[in-house]
Amino acid sequence: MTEGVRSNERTAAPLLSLRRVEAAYGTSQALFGVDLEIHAGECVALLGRNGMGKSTTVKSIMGLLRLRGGDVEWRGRSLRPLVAHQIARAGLGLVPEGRRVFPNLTVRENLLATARPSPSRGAGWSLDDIYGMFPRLRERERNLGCHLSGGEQQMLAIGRALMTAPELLILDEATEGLAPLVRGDIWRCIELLKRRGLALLVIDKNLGPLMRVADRHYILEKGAVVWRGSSQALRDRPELVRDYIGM
Ligand SMILES: Nc1ncnc2c1ncn2[C@@H]1O[C@H](COP(=O)(O)OP(=O)(O)OP(=O)(O)O)[C@@H](O)[C@H]1O
Repeated sequence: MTEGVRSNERTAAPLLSLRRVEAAYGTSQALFGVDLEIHAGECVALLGRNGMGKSTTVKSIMGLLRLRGGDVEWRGRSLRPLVAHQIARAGLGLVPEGRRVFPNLTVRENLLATARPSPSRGAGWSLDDIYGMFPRLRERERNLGCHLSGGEQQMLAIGRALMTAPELLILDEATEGLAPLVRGDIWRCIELLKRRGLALLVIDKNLGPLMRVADRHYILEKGAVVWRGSSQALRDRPELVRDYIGM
């Protein structure tokens, strides 16, 4: 069911589209025909309780899990033949759950490790751009990844993903485990990225800020999309939050 999004608002072809995506871990199926679309410049939230398939959807997009069925298309082309690093190079950036910065590289080295020239005008980020967004990273430039606080590691994880010059950035639980003030910094960064025109797919347990920044939401339940719609439509349906999101 789609709510709150008028059909004439979405006439352009989507950047990313998932069509009937199925994925499994061994014999255990986790996704059962997920359909999802993200348009250029759009911020989309993926919601659902623990274990409903959000991270599996991300892994399926990024080529970290082979599709069991269906397809993922980027600018109208199937990503199925590509492996993970080719998908990243095509313009999809991931800030993974758990951050995963290189512990034995400095902040600067972490950022430069993923840097690449921008494939399209406007998508590229320099070290100075990253430091401008996160001044704390400039101060910590020579520190090793393993010596950073959780918040600094998260900023670094976002910076690293941006250095790959993505046109779509996926953030999987980017504010998890962070102090409220640092969480605020991360949300401000997400809003700034949206204003810069980056397409975003955000998974996060903090529904308040998520509803403010996201244009549309998808709710996953047991590996399938049970609802999709705008933030306003979701605000108008508190039972959805109670039944499917549990916040
Ligand atoms: N590596 C794995 N091996 C086997 N099963 C897995 C694996 N990762 C996830 N699953 C299972 O796949 C299903 C979907 O999990 P997934 O991690 O995608 O959920 P999620 O919505 O991201 O939840 P969470 O917020 O807990 O990460 C769950 O039943 C989970 O137990």
